[in-house]
Amino acid sequence: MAQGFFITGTDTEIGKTHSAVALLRHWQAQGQRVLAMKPVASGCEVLADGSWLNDDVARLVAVTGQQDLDLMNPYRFLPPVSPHIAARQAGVEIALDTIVSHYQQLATQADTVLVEAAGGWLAPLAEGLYMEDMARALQLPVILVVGMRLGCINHALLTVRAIQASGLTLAGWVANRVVPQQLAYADNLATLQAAIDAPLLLELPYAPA
Ligand SMILES: Nc1ncnc2c1ncn2[C@@H]1O[C@H](COP(=O)(O)OP(=O)(O)OP(=O)(O)O)[C@@H](O)[C@H]1O
Ligand SMILES: C[C@H](N)[C@H](N)CCCCCC(=O)O
Ligand SMILES: [Mg+2]
Repeated sequence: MAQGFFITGTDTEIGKTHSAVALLRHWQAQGQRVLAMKPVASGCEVLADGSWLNDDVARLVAVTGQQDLDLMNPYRFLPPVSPHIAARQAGVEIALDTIVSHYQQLATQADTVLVEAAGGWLAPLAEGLYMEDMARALQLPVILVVGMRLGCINHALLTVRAIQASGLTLAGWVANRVVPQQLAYADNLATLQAAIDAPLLLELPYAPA
């Protein structure tokens, strides 16, 4: 079975997919077979053949070469809204056991499987069901992406406490520079390193597409 990680972030749109791509490429460069999973994606483009494609899924499979998009992305919704709203509007119930079973299939095919959440740690999947519950169902160590900007210390430490409270292991964190200039960046980084009891895995520069 593969080693797996669950990648979460201090918010939506702070570089979970950007960091996931960097981590997957890093592991590939070490000779590992890597696969990705985006169990729940809201916000899709309608392709010419009528199928729906989420941009995160496209970016992840561009690295891993995965063909079976239904296996890696069992739940997808058109509107870019919170998954619990998108699922309710579509009349779909997100089932954690389906996600776990898809993950287990992927885990037989790779050395490392990286699972990307949608939004942050407590983004809802349904009423009373959160990304946290998905991570707990998968029982995976967590990688936290910190979108480095003013306010990230509070968001990062709240998320670290929530991960610890869930009983899961924080495997490490990524410092992803989402703004061109963060005043006192080095001091912010040092503050986070001192306060987070897990290794800084990667520092990613501001690199607009
Ligand atoms: N280091 C960076 N430098 C410049 N732009 C970045 C950086 N990281 C992320 N971005 C940009 O910010 C946007 C959001 O990044 P990304 O899609 O990786 O976020 P996310 O946390 O995965 O969001 P979601 O919750 O929707 O999955 C993208 O347009 C991406 O190109
Ligand atoms: C559409 C967006 N890019 C993400 N896929 C979903 C973000 C959910 C955030 C929910 C919330 O915390 O308010
Ligand atoms: Mg993403």
